[in-house]
Amino acid sequence: METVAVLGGGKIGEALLGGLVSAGRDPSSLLVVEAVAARAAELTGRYGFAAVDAAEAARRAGVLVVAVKPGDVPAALDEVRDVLAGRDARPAVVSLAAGIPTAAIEARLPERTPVVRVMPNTPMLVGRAMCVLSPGAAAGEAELAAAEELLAAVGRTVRVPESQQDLATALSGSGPAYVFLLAEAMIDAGVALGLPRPVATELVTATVEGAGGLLTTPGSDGREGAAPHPGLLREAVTSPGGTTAAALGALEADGLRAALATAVTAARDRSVALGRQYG
Ligand SMILES: NC(=O)C1=CN([C@@H]2O[C@H](COP(=O)(O)OP(=O)(O)OC[C@H]3O[C@@H](n4cnc5c(N)ncnc54)[C@H](OP(=O)(O)O)[C@@H]3O)[C@@H](O)[C@H]2O)C=CC1
Ligand SMILES: O=C(O)[C@@H]1CCC=N1
Repeated sequence: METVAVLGGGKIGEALLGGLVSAGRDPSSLLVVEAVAARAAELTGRYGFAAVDAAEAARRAGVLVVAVKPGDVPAALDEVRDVLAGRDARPAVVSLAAGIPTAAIEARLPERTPVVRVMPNTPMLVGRAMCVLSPGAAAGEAELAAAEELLAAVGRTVRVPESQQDLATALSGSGPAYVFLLAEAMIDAGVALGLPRPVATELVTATVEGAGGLLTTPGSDGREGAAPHPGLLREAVTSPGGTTAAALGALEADGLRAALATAVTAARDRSVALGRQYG
């Protein structure tokens, strides 16, 4: 089994490595390179893979994953470039960094290094990732398929043209945070109206899980075989003259849809700006 080496053992690095271990991957086929020694020790203790330096990761990797903050990408690539240049078979480089174009990564690596840009999300840790992939100039079907196979172990994958990556980042990359904020706000509202916090938390988390299940179960909106439509699922909850209609009216009056559209646009624009700044 080829070695997967991850540069950066932060939140998304852990989500990938921990998700792979949970999916049954042998930790001896995984490596992490982490700048913060205490964090490296925490990860190796928790999951059983080894922490190494960048040069060793570049020597041993079959797939080299870049999971540092966008501003740290240039320095992280500089640390592996010379070792990669000396290898006969170049590993695929899989970048998880928001905003950074494949061309910018390729420019800092030896010529013809296959690069795949991926926007993952943190549900990877529990095998429920959405990973959005785009190949760079030197990545062929083989490298793209290998990246897909690796990431399929921790969730779903989809290919998009690289021009759609900033928007994918705004929807599925950052998206879990929008859902968590919604859950937090619902729990707080329940507590404000008198429910004990543990009860409010259980009600809301089970509701988010159940709604997610309906959204992802074909036919759940009554249309056999079709992908569920959120609007139809929402209508099924909304009894005439009932409680849901009252709540939805209040949400529309407070501009929830517009707020989400503005939020997704802000995230997309930030991804573009990160690419311009650090790419
Ligand atoms: N968190 C998320 O949900 C998602 C994140 N991403 C992308 O993943 C990348 C990482 O994000 P995230 O995990 O949140 O960030 P974190 O800051 O949690 O993790 C990055 C880690 O890498 C360390 N680091 C920095 N430079 C190096 C280096 N040269 N070699 C090894 N380790 C290094 C950092 O140390 P230090 O703290 O000292 O800098 C930090 O511990 C970003 O590019 C982000 O855009 C993509 C999708 C989702
Ligand atoms: O907030 C960020 O920039 C990263 C990218 C997507 C999710 N987290």
